[in-house]
Amino acid sequence: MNHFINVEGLYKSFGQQTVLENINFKVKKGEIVGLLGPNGAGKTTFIRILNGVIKPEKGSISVNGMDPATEGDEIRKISGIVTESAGLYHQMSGKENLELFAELYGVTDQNRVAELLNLFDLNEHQDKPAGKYSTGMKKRLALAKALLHKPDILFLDEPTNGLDPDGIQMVLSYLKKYNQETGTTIIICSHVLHQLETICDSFAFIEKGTIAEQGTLIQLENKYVQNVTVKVNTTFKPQEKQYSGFPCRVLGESMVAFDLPSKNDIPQLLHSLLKNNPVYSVTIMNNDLQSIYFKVRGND
Ligand SMILES: Nc1ncnc2c1ncn2[C@@H]1O[C@H](COP(=O)(O)OP(=O)(O)OP(=O)(O)O)[C@@H](O)[C@H]1O
Repeated sequence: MNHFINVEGLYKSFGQQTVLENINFKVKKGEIVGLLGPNGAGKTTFIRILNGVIKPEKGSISVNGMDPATEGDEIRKISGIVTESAGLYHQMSGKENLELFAELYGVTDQNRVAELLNLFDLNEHQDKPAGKYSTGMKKRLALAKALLHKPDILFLDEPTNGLDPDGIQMVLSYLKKYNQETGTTIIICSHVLHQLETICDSFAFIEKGTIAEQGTLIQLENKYVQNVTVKVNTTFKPQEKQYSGFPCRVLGESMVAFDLPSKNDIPQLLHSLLKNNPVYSVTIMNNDLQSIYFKVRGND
C-alpha cells in the first residue's frame, strides 16, 4: 500500500546531540495522527523535517510521493503549518495578514479570507494589529493562515495552546469536519492527550528520538491494557474488599471501582450486580490515551 507519508530509517543530529534515531513512520492519506512525547523528544524537529524546513542526515522520506529534502517548496505548497511562533506580521491587521499570505500562496478565491475570518470568529478583530491579539486570537489567526490554500496536509504543533475551552472546542471540531470533508491528512502534536483522543485516528509515541509505538487507540489498548479497572455508578455498597471474585473499593457516593482481569469480565460483573442493584453507568478507567501513554513509557 502506498502511504501518504512514508519514513524509513530517519536520523537527525544537532552537533553532538542525536535528536532523531531510526524513525520509521507511515501515515495513510486522510488520517489524523497524534504525535505524542515528552518535552524535547523530537516532535517539532520531526515535523520540520517532514515539511522540508530542515534536512535529515540519513533515511528515506516521502510525503505525497515527494522528498522533503529536495522538494521542500513543492511540499510546502500543499501543506499548512501551525507552530508556536505562528509566523504572523504583528504590525499588520489580522485581515491584512491573511490577504498577504493569500496572495503569496496564490489563492484565487476572493471570499477565502472573509470565510476564514468568519469561521474562526475573528470578524470583530479583523482590523486590529495581529501583535495586539490575545494568545487565543493569534492561534486562531495562525490556523486560518494555514488553511488559506486548502492544503492536502496540515502539520499542527500544539494548535490549541492558549485557547479557552470554547476556542479548543471550535478548533478541534473544525479540524475534524475539515478532515472529513476534504480528506486532508493531519499530523498534530499536543500534550493535551484527551483532546487528541477525540479527533485522532491513530497515535505515534516519540520517546528519546525514536518512535516507541504507533497504532490506533484500540490496537494500543489491546496491547497495553490487560487488567481493567471499571468505575460503576450503582447503589450497591460493598461490605468486603471483593465482590464476585473481583477486588473492589468505594470511590465515592454511589461509585464503586472493580479490578477485572480483562474487559471480557465486565458482562459477568454486571450480571451479578444487576441481580439486586441498579447500575447507572460503567466506565473503564485505565484505557484512555493518557493511561496508555504512561504504559508505553513504562510508567504506570
Ligand atoms: N535548531 C536546533 N539546534 C540545536 N538543537 C536543537 C535545534 N532544534 C531542536 N534542538 C534540540 O532537539 C531536541 C528535540 O527538540 P524538539 O523541539 O524537536 O522537541 P519536542 O518534542 O518538539 O519538544 P516540546 O514538546 O518541548 O515542543 C531538544 O533537545 C532541542 O534542544
